[in-house]
Amino acid sequence: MKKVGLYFGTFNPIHIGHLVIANHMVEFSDLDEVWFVVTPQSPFKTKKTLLDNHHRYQMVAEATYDYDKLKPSNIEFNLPQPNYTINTLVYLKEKYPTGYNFSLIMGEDNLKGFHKWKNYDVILEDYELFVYPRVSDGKVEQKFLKHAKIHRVDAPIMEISSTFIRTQHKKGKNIKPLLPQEVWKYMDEMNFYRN
Ligand SMILES: Nc1ncnc2c1ncn2[C@@H]1O[C@H](COP(=O)(O)OP(=O)(O)OP(=O)(O)O)[C@@H](O)[C@H]1O
Ligand SMILES: O=C(O)c1ccc[n+]([C@@H]2O[C@H](COP(=O)([O-])O)[C@@H](O)[C@H]2O)c1
Repeated sequence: MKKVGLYFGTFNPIHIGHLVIANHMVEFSDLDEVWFVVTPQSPFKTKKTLLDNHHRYQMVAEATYDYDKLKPSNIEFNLPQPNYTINTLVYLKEKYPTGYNFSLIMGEDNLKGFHKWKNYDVILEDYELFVYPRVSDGKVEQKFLKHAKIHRVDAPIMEISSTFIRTQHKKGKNIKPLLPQEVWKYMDEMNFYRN
């Protein structure tokens, strides 16, 4: 049975914060692989400044190329939008009926809003959640604090966001160290996020 941690995100673009977390999860938990699930449209986000799915996927593929245990996933590309995670999990169960055990990876920031996710209680019945620390406002709901399915993993805190990268790049700042080298090259050659 292969244990796969699903790391959902828009990855617009993927940055070293994402990569550090995913690598930490796969090295310091019993997960065999982490899949970066590139989300076409997150339910709580607007589509403004969002690159095409295939470009975001390509950057994830470039970033994870050298890491055997980290994989890009385009599983949500043909699912209805906005992409509710429960629908993707149901679809994954149909596509991989045996041999795989899926769990979710999320930052503490997302756990704080988890009670607003579609069918979050159903998700918690069937899946484990691996939660890493992330600085953010708000509080984790009491019911999630000592939940048997929610596991805290002490991953490093790296306060970088894709929004910061996009805005600063547009202003002409050098954000190169915040991106895996191949991602920077791709983004620069394609002239992304310039205007
Ligand atoms: N620096 C970081 N450290 C840890 N987790 C992160 C970091 N940046 C983003 N994440 C988390 O990774 C997941 C996917 O990231 P996503 O691309 O959606 O977020 P983001 O980088 O915050 O993007 P944006 O700034 O465009 O909203 C989300 O759950 C998000 O909370
Ligand atoms: O299923 C939901 O209701 C739901 C609500 C908010 C976010 N998500 C998922 O969580 C991922 C991270 O969300 P975000 O908005 O922080 O980029 C995103 O890729 C979605 O797949 C899912």
